[in-house]
Amino acid sequence: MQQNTFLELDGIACRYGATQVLNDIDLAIDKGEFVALLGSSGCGKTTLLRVLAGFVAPTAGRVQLRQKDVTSLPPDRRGVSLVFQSYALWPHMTVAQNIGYGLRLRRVAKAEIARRVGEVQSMLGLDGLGERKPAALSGGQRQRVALGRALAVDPEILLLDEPLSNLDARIRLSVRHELRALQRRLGITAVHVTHDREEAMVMADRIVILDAGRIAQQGTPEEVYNRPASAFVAAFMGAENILQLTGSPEGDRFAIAAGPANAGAHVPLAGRPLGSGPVDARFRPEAARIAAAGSALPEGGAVFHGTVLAASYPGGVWRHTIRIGEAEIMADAAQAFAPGDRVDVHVPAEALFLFDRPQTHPPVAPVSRTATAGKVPA
Ligand SMILES: Nc1ncnc2c1ncn2[C@@H]1O[C@H](COP(=O)(O)OP(=O)(O)OP(=O)(O)O)[C@@H](O)[C@H]1O
Repeated sequence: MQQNTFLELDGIACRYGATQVLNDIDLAIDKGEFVALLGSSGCGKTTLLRVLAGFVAPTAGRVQLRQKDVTSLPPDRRGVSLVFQSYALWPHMTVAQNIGYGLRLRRVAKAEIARRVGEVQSMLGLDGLGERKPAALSGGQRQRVALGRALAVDPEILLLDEPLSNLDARIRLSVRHELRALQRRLGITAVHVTHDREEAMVMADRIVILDAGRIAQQGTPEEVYNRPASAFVAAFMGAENILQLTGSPEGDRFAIAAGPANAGAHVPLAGRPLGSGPVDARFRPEAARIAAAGSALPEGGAVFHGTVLAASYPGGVWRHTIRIGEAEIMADAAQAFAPGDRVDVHVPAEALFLFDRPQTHPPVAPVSRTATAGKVPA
């Protein structure tokens, strides 16, 4: 265990009946850190949060808080507060009563509850709304009340289960910002569950990406975005273009062999354990640069030869669908290329993520998205 570790999960596994939901989860969180648990639906994010809170008992492993084993402590003795996506406010109680609820359960004196509720209302911009019922509040205000109820009890750890997902896009951005500022100011340790990549990127000190109940990668937003450790993480972080290449390691670089649709290239291995043979190359549409076939392109990186199939304007840049060999990729450019244009697509070395092709599920030969459905191969 590291010296300043505040909250630690050690070999956590969890299952519901016969369904294994979490496996081998090791995670150490520092005091005051904001950690986002990111992953697709059903990967076990909420279950992990419930293990932290004490609502679900792990089938293996330990939860430690301040280096003390709390695995079998009930939720109310862990010093944690949980905020849910659904607010879970008491509809018959006023804003002030909802915020003071946890304090009443703890039998705090009335005058102290009133003082604390007033303080929390001011902190969250809810002054003047204390006598309203939740039904008379906007979504953003309700979410702030739910947050206020969690903060009123002065938790050491704030567990947030998609608390912003019910808010409309604009309010979400401002509550996101408020929540992060508040967490920093109060120095609370926060674990935030989300499936929204951008939300995790802008709010968290550290992102933990879960895949089918295991940690696929953890690191700062910049690390997981720019140095994805697996094809899964790369795809999850937006590098959805995929091209199949071959090559072999040469010293600290990987030599990409020239093919019918790509030039030969050398890119830094950057610590990736690649072998010789087929690799999957992944990259983001915005990382690519498109030029008319045969134009001069920047040095370094990889160049793919293709034909534009379609162009659309989602705003800011033109997004192109380009056929490269048998595959189709997306790439952005400041100006539009026309369908049928022959183009070269350049991807800088640092934005080209190479992974050994998985052996367990051999990929089907790439099929054009425009191919006729149901066509039987000859
Ligand atoms: N009480 C339960 N009993 C049985 N299975 C459950 C229970 N709660 C969750 N599961 C299952 O455990 C798996 C993980 O669920 P969990 O809610 O942790 O996922 P999640 O990543 O938070 O998903 P989402 O983003 O959709 O909320 C899912 O397959 C889910 O169906």
